Amino acid sequence: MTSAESRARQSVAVIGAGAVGGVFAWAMHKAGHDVSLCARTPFDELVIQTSDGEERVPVRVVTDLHDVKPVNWVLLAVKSFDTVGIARWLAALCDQDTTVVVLQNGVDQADGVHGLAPGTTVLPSLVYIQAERQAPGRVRLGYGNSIDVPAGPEAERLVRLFRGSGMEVRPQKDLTTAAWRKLMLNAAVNPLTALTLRRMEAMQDSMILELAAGLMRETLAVAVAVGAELTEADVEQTLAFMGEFSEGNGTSMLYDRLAGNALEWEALNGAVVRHAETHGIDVPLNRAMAALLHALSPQKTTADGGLSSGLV
Ligand SMILES: NC(=O)C1=CN([C@@H]2O[C@H](COP(=O)(O)OP(=O)(O)OC[C@H]3O[C@@H](n4cnc5c(N)ncnc54)[C@H](OP(=O)(O)O)[C@@H]3O)[C@@H](O)[C@H]2O)C=CC1
Ligand SMILES: CC(C)(CO)C(=O)C(=O)O
Repeated sequence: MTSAESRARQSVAVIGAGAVGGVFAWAMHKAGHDVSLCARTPFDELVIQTSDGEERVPVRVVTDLHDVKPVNWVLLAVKSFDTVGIARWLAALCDQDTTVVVLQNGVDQADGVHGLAPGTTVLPSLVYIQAERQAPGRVRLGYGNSIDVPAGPEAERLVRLFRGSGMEVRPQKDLTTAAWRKLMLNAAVNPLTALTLRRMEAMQDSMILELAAGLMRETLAVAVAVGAELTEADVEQTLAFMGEFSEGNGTSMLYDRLAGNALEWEALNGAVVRHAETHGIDVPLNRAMAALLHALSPQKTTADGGLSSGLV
């Protein structure tokens, strides 16, 4: 980033006006940028609810591709199964100077985006917030205010972009380890809340907690095989971190199940199974989660037209 860029108000488009998109559009507005929130379902005004109350956020809500032009930054905040569906937004918003930050769970989140935004820089990220879209344009932020991104010049630009936003950007020298650490959490709490239709209080049930620990240990074995530097201590830390969630907080997958939406299992337990198969590791608990979530999920196809990697 040049010194001129660090002073300038940047143009930022957030694709996906859901929980994460709403919170990040709010953050970008607080940082003083020119924000367009690209939505599928129209609404008049973005409203963010936190423990401090409600804030009306005067960002531009756009539903028509013809109302946008290339921007400095795209923050991509749709569910992973909807990524292919935003190709036309990316074509309208990106040129060779655009950086796309992928705000999605999983370990392969940037992979599908390179082909949709050729010539742009694509940065994966790990989002540490808990947020719920309560209605179109209306988001409740439970907790959290940080994202991890791979260390490097783009991360430094992003740190500057987020100055004043209330959100901390944490450059990671080893994003593989950071991503698998977060996947240990998501491969456990997302399916277990979605399947039990319970919020985080479900984790106080000792049998559910045991299942969560089992899912995490399987994920750890695969993580180590792919080169992540994680150990049993990380499982213990993740279990302890889970204990800090307040009872009212859910997960993005629980909210999708409650809304009758597709479930993001392929990017979570599906990713554990796919990578486990590559390394010849048995992950029966993750396979079971993937099969159950697949069976519950309204049919969604992947980018290549398939439904799964032979899980069912
Ligand atoms: N919620 C959370 O606390 C966290 C979520 N994550 C991850 O962040 C990512 C986003 O999740 P989250 O924000 O919860 O998801 P949401 O379902 O709340 O939001 C996704 C949004 O994308 C919109 N969308 C889908 N397709 C399009 C399209 N073609 N054009 C425009 N908008 C579109 C949806 O529109 P519509 O309103 O029409 O459905 C919806 O508003 C996921 O990968 C999730 O795992 C990570 C950390 C925390
Ligand atoms: C579990 C949680 C809230 C952690 O940030 C998450 O990633 C999700 O809901 O998908």
